[in-house]
Amino acid sequence: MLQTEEVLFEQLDFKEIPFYENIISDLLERKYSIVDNFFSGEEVAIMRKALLEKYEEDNFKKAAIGNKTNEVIQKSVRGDFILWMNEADAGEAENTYFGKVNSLIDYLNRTCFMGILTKEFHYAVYPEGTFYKRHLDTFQNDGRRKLSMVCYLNDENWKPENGGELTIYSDKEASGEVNIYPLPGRVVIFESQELEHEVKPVKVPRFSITGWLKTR
Ligand SMILES: O=C(O)CCC(=O)C(=O)O
Ligand SMILES: [Fe+2]
Repeated sequence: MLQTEEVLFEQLDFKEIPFYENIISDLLERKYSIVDNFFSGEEVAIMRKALLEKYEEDNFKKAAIGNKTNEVIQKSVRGDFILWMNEADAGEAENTYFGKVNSLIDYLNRTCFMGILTKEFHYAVYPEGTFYKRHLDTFQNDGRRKLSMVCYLNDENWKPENGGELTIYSDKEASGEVNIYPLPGRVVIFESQELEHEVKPVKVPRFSITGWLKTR
């Protein structure tokens, strides 16, 4: 590194974090990144417990397609139940979640000038037999969605027979698609405007947090 660059980086108080750098290079290379152990087993347990409590209290509603003012419930497209998260009214689970998500956003904004200004996240439950057909997340009529982020909160022993893969369609893959199992602590990040994807039918309930990092 040139001496002047060193000085510049020092001035910016910049410290390269390899964990985040991997995510960025994945996104640049193939528009998605699969990050195992983004959350620890303990953190997943805290978040899953909160999700299940809220689900049992009946706070979730049937997920719709279209944007918030133009919602249509269409079971033939998606069968999950969701609950929007509120960072202003955060408990331990939300603090755990947003703590890590916010530092990733800071890093992206500082190093890639990505201009992430807002975010929105919801808990999601896919009961047995449900799925989400192939779609693009901007199909929700929200062009500000830049990156989609899904975090899985399932048990350790999620088996392939359970189904529920996230399939991302990409012509960069030899087979045209990549199938990703919803393993606990795993986070998948992808370009909302670019990659079509679907959730294959689940044989047992599937738990996650899904959200979007948004510009403007
Ligand atoms: O749960 C997943 O793996 C993806 C969910 C999804 O595509 C969505 O909510 O838009
Ligand atoms: Fe999606």
